[in-house]
Amino acid sequence: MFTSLLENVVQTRPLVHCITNYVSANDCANLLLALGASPIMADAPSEVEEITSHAKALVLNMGTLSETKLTSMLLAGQKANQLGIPVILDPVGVGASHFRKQAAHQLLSTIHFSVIRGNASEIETLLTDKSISIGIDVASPKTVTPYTIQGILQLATALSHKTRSIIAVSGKTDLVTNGYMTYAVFNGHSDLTRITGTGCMLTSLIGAYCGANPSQLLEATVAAVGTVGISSEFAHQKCELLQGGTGTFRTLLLDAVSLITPIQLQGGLHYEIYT
Ligand SMILES: Nc1ncnc2c1ncn2[C@@H]1O[C@H](COP(=O)(O)OP(=O)(O)O)[C@@H](O)[C@H]1O
Ligand SMILES: Cc1ncsc1CCOP(=O)(O)O
Ligand SMILES: [Mg+2]
Repeated sequence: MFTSLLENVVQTRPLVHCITNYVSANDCANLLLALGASPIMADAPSEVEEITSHAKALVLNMGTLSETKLTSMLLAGQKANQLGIPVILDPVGVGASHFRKQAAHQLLSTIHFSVIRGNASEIETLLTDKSISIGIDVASPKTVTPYTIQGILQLATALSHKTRSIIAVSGKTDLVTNGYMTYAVFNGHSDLTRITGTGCMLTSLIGAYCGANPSQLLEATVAAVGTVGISSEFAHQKCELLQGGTGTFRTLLLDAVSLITPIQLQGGLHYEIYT
């Protein structure tokens, strides 16, 4: 099943419209190209509706949010909903400020998201409105009680029911749920946490997979999670051989996504299903 999801990306080369942050925008665009999708980053209010109307998926990333970008997200998101194009939210650092929390409320009450992808602290903030992490990373286990898989599953399921969205919670184990059925994906390497933007890159790839597979959004999201996880394992192995550091790993991750085959994705995915 996962083979065809990647084949569909390569065959249809979906245009993915990203309204995103200036930190990881270039990495996201390159990773989308590496997978076989076609990225366009555009955030001017005057053009976003037109660009969304040509796209197969819309990714809204709150990483460097501004009032203008929020206006653009609302315009583009409503256009995508009218046209039935999947919209994916990455609530980067949502607990870091009142502005981000209010913006997330406005986005969630105006737009229906097919998928919301965040780390456990971001997902908890969306559900409870509490500032769990004040940065862009998951809260440190030194400051909060460490998350358990059961705890994360409860948060994700509740948010899924509240928003009618698929929720993808990234971490050592990634959980992807539609509120009733959950995939736990065990792939990945901790090197992913040592470079910035890997969460954003994952969210962009969810856009590509959902754009190419709009009738299989749950499995498309799992395929994106698996692609990043498996690619990071390949990249880590090569990086060790080269005695490389984090800069090398960043490049090798891009290489691995550009080289992963549908068979490697299917064969390398390590997951369980909970119902
Ligand atoms: N401890 C970890 N071990 C292995 N992979 C991880 C770990 N933490 C996060 N990842 C992976 O890193 C990527 C980014 O996830 P995450 O760090 O949670 O997002 P964000 O950067 O938005 O906080 C995901 O593919 C996730 O599976
Ligand atoms: C460092 C930083 N600051 C604002 S957005 C951003 C990148 C966040 O990327 P990710 O959530 O994927 O680590
Ligand atoms: Mg993030």
